[in-house]
Amino acid sequence: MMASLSSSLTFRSCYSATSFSLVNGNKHRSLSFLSASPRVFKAYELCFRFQRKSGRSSVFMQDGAIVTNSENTKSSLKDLKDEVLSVLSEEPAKVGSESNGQSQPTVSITVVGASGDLAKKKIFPALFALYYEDCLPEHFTIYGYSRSKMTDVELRNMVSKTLTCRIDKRANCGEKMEEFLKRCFYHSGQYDSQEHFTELDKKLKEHEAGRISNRLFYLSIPPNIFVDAVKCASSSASSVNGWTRVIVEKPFGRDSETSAALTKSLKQYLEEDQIFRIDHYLGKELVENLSVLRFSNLIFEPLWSRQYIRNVQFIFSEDFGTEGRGGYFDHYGIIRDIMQNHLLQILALFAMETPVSLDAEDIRNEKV
Ligand SMILES: NC(=O)C1=CN([C@@H]2O[C@H](COP(=O)(O)OP(=O)(O)OC[C@H]3O[C@@H](n4cnc5c(N)ncnc54)[C@H](OP(=O)(O)O)[C@@H]3O)[C@@H](O)[C@H]2O)C=CC1
Ligand SMILES: O=C1O[C@H](COP(=O)(O)O)[C@@H](O)[C@H](O)[C@H]1O
Repeated sequence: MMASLSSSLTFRSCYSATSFSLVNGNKHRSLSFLSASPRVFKAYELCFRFQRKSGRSSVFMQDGAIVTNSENTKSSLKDLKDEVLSVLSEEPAKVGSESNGQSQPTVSITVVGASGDLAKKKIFPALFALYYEDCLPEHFTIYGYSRSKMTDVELRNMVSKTLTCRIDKRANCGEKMEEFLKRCFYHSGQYDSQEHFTELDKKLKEHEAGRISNRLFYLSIPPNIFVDAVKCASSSASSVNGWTRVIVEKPFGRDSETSAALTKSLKQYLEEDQIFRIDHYLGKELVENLSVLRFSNLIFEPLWSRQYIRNVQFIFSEDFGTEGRGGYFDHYGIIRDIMQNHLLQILALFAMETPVSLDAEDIRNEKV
C-alpha cells in the first residue's frame, strides 16, 4: 500500500514509536505517550515548554542532547519535567484536598476497547513508557474496559506481551514492567450499559481511596460506538471532584458534516475542553523531529525554502498487507484513513511558515 504526494525527502512508515499529540479543540495540549525514545521526546517536548516559560535559550540536538546557556541545566530540566507532570495532574480539584486529608490527586485511565489492536499495540506500551519515565503521577490506576471476558491477570498477560524496553535507559525495565502491570486492572462491560459503567465507577473509587480523582477515558473502539460509551462514561463514571477527559481516536467522521455531527453528539455529554482528538502519527519520533530539524538545526533552517528545494514527496509505505483491514478500508477509504489526517499533518509541518514560537497553538495557527 502506498500513498504518495510529491519529495526529495522521503518519509517511510517504518517506525514503531508510540506517542500521541492531543489536539484539544481550539487549544492544544501536548500529552505525549511515547514508547520508542523518551530521551528524544523529553528534549523536544520539554524544550518548547522551557523556552516559553523561561525565555532562556537552549538548542536541542538531533540526538536529544541539550545545549543551553543555563548555568544550572540540571535544575532547569527538573522544572521542565515537573511541567510535564503537571499536564497530567493539572486543574486542581473542585473539592479541597485538605478536606479528606489526602493531598495528592489520582489519575484513573480507562482504556475503553482494551481487548483491541490499538490498545495492545500502542496504548498500553505508551502508558508503560510514561510510567518508566516517571511521567505518570504517583497515584494512578489503569483500567482496561471491553466486552471480552478477562480477569485482571489475563489482561496483564495480554499487555505484558507488547510492553517493550525499547527505550534508551533500560535499567530495571523488567522490574518497572512488573510494577506497572500491578497497576493495571480490567472490567468487562458493554459500551452502552450505564450499569456496567457504574460498576466500573465503584472499582475506580476503591483505587482512588478518597483522593481527588481525575479520570481519563481513552476511546479505542470503532467510531460508531463512541457516543454510547461517552454517554455512559460521563453519566455513570465521571469524576465528582476532579477532571474527566476523553481521548477520541480518529476517524472523526468521514467528512466535514459527519465530523461536526460527531462533535455535536459528544458535546451533549462533554465540554469541548474535555475532548482530546488524537492523531498518533504526530507523536512519532520522525514527525516530532521534523520541527527540530526545521527550526533548530543550523544547517537545514536557512535552506528550508522554495529557493533551495525543488521537489517534495511524501511516501507512506507499509511492509505488510491489509492484515484484516480490508473491510474497513473498503468501507471507509484508504485516502480518508491515512491521507487527510496523517499525511496532511506532515505536509503542514513540512511546508508551514515559521511559527511565532514552537508552542502548540502557534504551530496550529501556521498549519491552518
Ligand atoms: N489499530 C490501529 O493501529 C489504529 C486504530 N485507530 C482507531 O482506533 C480505534 C480502535 O482501533 P482497533 O483497536 O484497531 O479496533 P478493533 O476493531 O480492534 O476494536 C477495539 C475493540 O472494540 C470492540 N469492538 C470491535 N468491534 C465492535 C463492534 N462492532 N461493536 C462493539 N464493540 C466492538 C472489541 O472489543 P470487545 O469485543 O472485547 O468489546 C475490540 O477489541 C478505531 O476507531 C480505529 O479506527 C486509529 C489509528 C490506528
Ligand atoms: O491510523 C492508522 O495508522 C496506521 C499506521 O500507523 P503506524 O503507527 O502503525 O505506522 C495504519 O496502518 C492504519 O491503517 C491507520 O488506521
